[in-house]
Amino acid sequence: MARIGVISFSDGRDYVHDGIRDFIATTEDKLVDRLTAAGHEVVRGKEIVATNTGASAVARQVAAAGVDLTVFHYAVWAFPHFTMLAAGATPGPLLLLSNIDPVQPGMVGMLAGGGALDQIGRVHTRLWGDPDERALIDKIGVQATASSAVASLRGSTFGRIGGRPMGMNTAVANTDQWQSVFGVDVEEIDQWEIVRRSELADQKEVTRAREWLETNAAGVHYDGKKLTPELLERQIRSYLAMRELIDEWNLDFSGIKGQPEMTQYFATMDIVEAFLNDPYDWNGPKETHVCATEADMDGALTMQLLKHIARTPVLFADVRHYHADRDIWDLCNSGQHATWYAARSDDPAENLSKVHFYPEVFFFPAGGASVHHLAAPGQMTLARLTRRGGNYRMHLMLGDFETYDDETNAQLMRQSTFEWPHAFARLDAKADDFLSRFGANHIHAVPGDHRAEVRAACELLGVELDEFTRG
Ligand SMILES: C[C@H](O)[C@@H](O)[C@@H](O)C(=O)CO
Repeated sequence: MARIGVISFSDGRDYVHDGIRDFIATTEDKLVDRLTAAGHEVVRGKEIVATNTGASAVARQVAAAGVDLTVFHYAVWAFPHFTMLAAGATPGPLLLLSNIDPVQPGMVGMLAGGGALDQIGRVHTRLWGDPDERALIDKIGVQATASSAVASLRGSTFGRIGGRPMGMNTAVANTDQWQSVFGVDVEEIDQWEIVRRSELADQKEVTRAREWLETNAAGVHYDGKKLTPELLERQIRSYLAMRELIDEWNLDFSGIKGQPEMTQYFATMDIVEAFLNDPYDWNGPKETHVCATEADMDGALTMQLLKHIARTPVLFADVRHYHADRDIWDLCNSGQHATWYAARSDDPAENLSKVHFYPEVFFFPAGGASVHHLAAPGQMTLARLTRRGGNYRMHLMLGDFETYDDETNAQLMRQSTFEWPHAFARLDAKADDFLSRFGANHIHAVPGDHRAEVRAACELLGVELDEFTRG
């Protein structure tokens, strides 16, 4: 849940303010109470704003508490220049909220304040209603979550391990644009660092990790060639190397090039990417670390935003195949999905009991394990940042992951690459529309309907929305 500032505005005539102070305080009490009950932390202005100096001082006090979103609250007619002064002292996102009680002209106060902000180009959102309506409190929560997700990007660092894979332009972004639009810095690290550090990994932990995978997975299918205990250990060592790089370089999220150098001459990075994206490893629960296959920068950025909105692991997948007869898509990555998606359980054993580690397929001569499973069913939000003519746009849609009987699942998975992970997605998008417009080979997903938060985040970022729907 988010940290929300609340500042109430009043009339600048002292004799009017004296008469309405209690009314404002009562409505503010109710708003704060309902936001707190919804799980948010609320930072209240130290006084109701009724003077110019008060406007700046109260806004500075609320901003200093590090709020995700500041609600300007209009229960009465309020002098609009107080709004302007307070906005000037509020660096974060603003939401103007008016009550709908006809006893006092709060709506007029909000429109006058909002109009003044429009005149100076200060972006804000507006809401109106009674805090007793759950829908209103939820809408404020959506804005606060989006604000906090956008704020979490600013000042963060993406670790780009290796460069553009296999000529994939959609995996490479402009670092100046990342800094100016999203506030994200990029640390370039050579893949050699994974190789070098993997050799130094602690053998005790490597053995323990391999045994944990062997014990908990549905199967580790050693074949003596492409998947041996030594190759699996090399992948585990690579995971430990990445953890060191993340700690040493303070990386918030990352991507690994993988192909072709690692996949031809060392090992695939599938174990690494799966368990970085997972909320656990053999050492127990941990924070997820978004890591994109093929060092896909805009993919990783989409995932990092989704992570902060949904607070779950995020799926990374190729848009691999459209089963036209069933109207479903096989979202299948070239080796890994976070294992959490197999059952979406808090218990790793439950997820891993549905995961098979298979020898890598012919694309990847160096071998290692691919992480095979089928994503559990449920409603998903699917999204992807892409660029058109140099400008960012966010593709966004709802979908349902589906599963069928075992025989059908296997038959469908065998049509693409069985050994890789799959998600059968019924998208709320017409296939023709999707294939004509979607600007990348990778797509990302989180459970539930988070479109409202993604829309709000795009608004804050100034990123164009490109929504798909059949409707
Ligand atoms: C087969 C290739 O090597 C895969 O990596 C390719 O299908 C992709 O994943 C492209 O994103």
